[in-house]
Amino acid sequence: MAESVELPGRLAILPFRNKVLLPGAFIRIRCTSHSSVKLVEQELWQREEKGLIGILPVRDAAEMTSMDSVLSQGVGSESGERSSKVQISTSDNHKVDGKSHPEVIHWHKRGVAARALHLSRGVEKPSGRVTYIVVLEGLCRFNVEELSTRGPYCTAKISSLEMTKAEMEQVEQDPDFVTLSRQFKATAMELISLLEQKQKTGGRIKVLLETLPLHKLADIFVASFEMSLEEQLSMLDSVDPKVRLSKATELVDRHLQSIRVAEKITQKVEGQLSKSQKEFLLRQQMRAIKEELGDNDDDEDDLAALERKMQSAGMPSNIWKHAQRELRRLKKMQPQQPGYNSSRVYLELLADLPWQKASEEQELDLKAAKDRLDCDHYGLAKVKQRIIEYLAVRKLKPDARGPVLCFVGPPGVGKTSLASSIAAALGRKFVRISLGGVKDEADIRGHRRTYIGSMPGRLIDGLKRVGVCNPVMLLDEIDKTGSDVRGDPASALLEVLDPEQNKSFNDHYLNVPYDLSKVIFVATANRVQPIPPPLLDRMEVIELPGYTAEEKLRIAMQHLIPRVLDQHGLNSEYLQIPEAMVKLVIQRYTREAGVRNLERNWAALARAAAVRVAEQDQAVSVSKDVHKLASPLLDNRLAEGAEMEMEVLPMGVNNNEISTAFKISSRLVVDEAMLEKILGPPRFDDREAADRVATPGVSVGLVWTNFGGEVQFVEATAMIGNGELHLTGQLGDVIKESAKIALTWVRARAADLKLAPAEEKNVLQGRDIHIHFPAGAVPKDGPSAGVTLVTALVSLFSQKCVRADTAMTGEMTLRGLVLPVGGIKDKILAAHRHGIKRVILPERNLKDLVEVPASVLSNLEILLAKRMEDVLEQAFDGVSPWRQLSKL
Ligand SMILES: Nc1ncnc2c1ncn2[C@@H]1O[C@H](COP(=O)(O)OP(=O)(O)OP(=O)(O)O)[C@@H](O)[C@H]1O
Repeated sequence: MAESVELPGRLAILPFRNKVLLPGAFIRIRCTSHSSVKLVEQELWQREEKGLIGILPVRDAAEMTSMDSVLSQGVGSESGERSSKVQISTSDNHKVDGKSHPEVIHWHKRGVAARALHLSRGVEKPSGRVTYIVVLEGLCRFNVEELSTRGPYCTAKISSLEMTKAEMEQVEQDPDFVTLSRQFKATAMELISLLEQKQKTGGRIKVLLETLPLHKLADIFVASFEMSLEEQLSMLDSVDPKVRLSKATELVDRHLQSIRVAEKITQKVEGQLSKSQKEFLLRQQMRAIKEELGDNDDDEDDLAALERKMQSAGMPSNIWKHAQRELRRLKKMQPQQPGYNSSRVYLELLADLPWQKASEEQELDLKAAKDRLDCDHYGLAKVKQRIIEYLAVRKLKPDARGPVLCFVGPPGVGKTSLASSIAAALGRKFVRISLGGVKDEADIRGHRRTYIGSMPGRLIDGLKRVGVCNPVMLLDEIDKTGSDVRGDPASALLEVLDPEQNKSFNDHYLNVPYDLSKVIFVATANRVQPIPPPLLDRMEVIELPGYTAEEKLRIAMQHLIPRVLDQHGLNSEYLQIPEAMVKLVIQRYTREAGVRNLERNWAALARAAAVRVAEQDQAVSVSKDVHKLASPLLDNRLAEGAEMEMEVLPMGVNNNEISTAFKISSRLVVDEAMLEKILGPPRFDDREAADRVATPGVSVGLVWTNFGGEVQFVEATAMIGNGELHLTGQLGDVIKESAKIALTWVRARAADLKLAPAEEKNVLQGRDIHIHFPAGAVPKDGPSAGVTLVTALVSLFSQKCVRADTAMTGEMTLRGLVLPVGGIKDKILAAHRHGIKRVILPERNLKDLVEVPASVLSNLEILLAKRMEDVLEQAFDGVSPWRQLSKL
């Protein structure tokens, strides 16, 4: 609490528009005007010691009452006790609260010296304007002797109005003061007990009542009440402790009365509420009795409502006839009869489906669509170009039967969000139908109504949800549909995607044709291969490969971080994530082709920051408890703050609490230690490959999975046995065959490669070979591991380690030819992510390198192999015994 302070002769003055700060109260001011920013900068920010400033109330002319006597400009000394207002015409460049006031404004002659408890500086975007948030504590009253508005901000010659200790002791012995103190204490205690009963707080105020001098407490206590400006000013002007106590008693008493009145009103309202609750219960009982008696009035009402809904659904005439038939049947049924409910649910669906209702397609503005795509997604130039072409065709021929776009790529590369951007660009609604794991044809076409629990298919359900007949419908994960005894969903999708057939799509549940031709379909898939060829034939595949580290950095900085902060109610004022930390997270915490995990990591950081901010908020709200206790109306009053966003903090809060509470405005800057604390120890480092291939028999392959390109280690080991080959790691048939081919090739070349003792010539003599593909839980298949398998075996038999910085991919024939493979771009991106420096590729994959970003290629050495010997030559360090072979 404010101890006695020695005031300087002159103070910088911060005008406080139509508000008053009393000693012992706290305010939080956001300074945005030129003069207040200058004042804070020069008087508080640039000083090392805690600065003092004067807070002086100012009022517009309109606020003045006839009681106010106004003095002439600049000086108020001759006013004495007669008046406490200083009138200044601010015709110079001086501004108050950020507004220039050509009219007369009135400065109060008394103010309160305040000490800054906390300061924070911010820069507004995009204007670059500097603003400050200052937390001030009111200390003591002063009198303005002379006010100067020259300079960037006001200053005033002042004199303190604080009593000396001796003067105060004398006052305290005055019998009038003693009586007044008792009265104040009694009224205050009454108020506290009343509030305590309601909110079970107030203990802290009680303690204050016992410990603080009452004349000081009078200020603090009333600071939390709803008071008119006149009352606040009169409190400020009450220099005499007796006058102050008497006014404070009056205010506390008035507050007490207003709470009592409010309580009475609440009780009355509660009484009325219980009456209406009774009525509600009565109505419920009446309804139950009616039902018992078979009185169906309500059902008839409901059916009439359903009929009206069906009429306004805009069904085509043939469907309307069908619906009417069904409704007639329903009307003849009793609600308890079997089939009543299902028939009703069916009619509800017919009434809810958007038969005619469509989003009004705006005039397509290609430039705006391009801007939208650019704004939502970084990079992806080719994909965006293709989307713009697609939209351009729609613009010229709105009813064109364009191809169905199918975005194919690893998870988290933006397939879904691109589709939703297309919808936004077209001004249509967007609905996503997830097809992952759909194995039953009924999921697409619905169940026949004869089945119990029958439902419409996902498409009709999606249309009902979206409520328009022309949405952009995303068929998500179209590659994950399977087929079993329950039918083939892919064949149902054939009908959906065929513009000739989807005009009258037949959902088994609906049992009437529905026109899907106005729907724009977009599909997504992780891989093309599992999509049945006839379905693939109806779509145009647009590939979205994974992102490079540089692209991820840009996406994170420009899109993910701002979005995640926003989702968590934060902004860069609270949490700052420097670029270096973003790079670190990309390298050490994520190794994915897309950016989904990256987004998750930012979300984890944002959550941690949100907890911190919320905890601090709680500190403020704990303090506010006390405040609210005394003034339930306070929040409204604060909301009225004009240019200055002001918040008066409660009484009885100590300085530490206040500083803690306002550390919110000091932002959290993410550093390495914070990353480790929140995200855990780094998950990846570039030494992984080096550690894994440190022993002979291990090679580094590049494979293509559902998640994009991946680095795949292949381990081979030998043991005593009978020449058998063991394979583990959830391998498919193709990869198993590749392993057999690899072993055969190595055995055939064992002598040339000097892999077996000359006399034996058989590498398998007396031993078994075991080849394992780690990450044993993940199924693997495909021929592209051929060269990696041979390299691992040669390394095992020659007892030479493979180079740790080299990864490879390629199919190998039995004769040692290296054949081209797919997914080159993704594989190279994966190698780059893992810190690999050299990549061995089949020579015929050279053409695929054009797709790889130059920034990645410049960091990698690409080695092309025609035959297996070329691969071996590059894969091992030092003198290569295989060089001559390749020349053979
Ligand atoms: N180029 C990009 N620019 C900005 N944000 C992106 C970009 N690519 C992906 N994102 C963001 O990454 C997140 C994941 O994207 P999205 O859900 O579209 O991935 P997806 O490819 O559909 O994945 P899945 O195959 O798992 O459905 C989204 O928040 C998306 O906005």
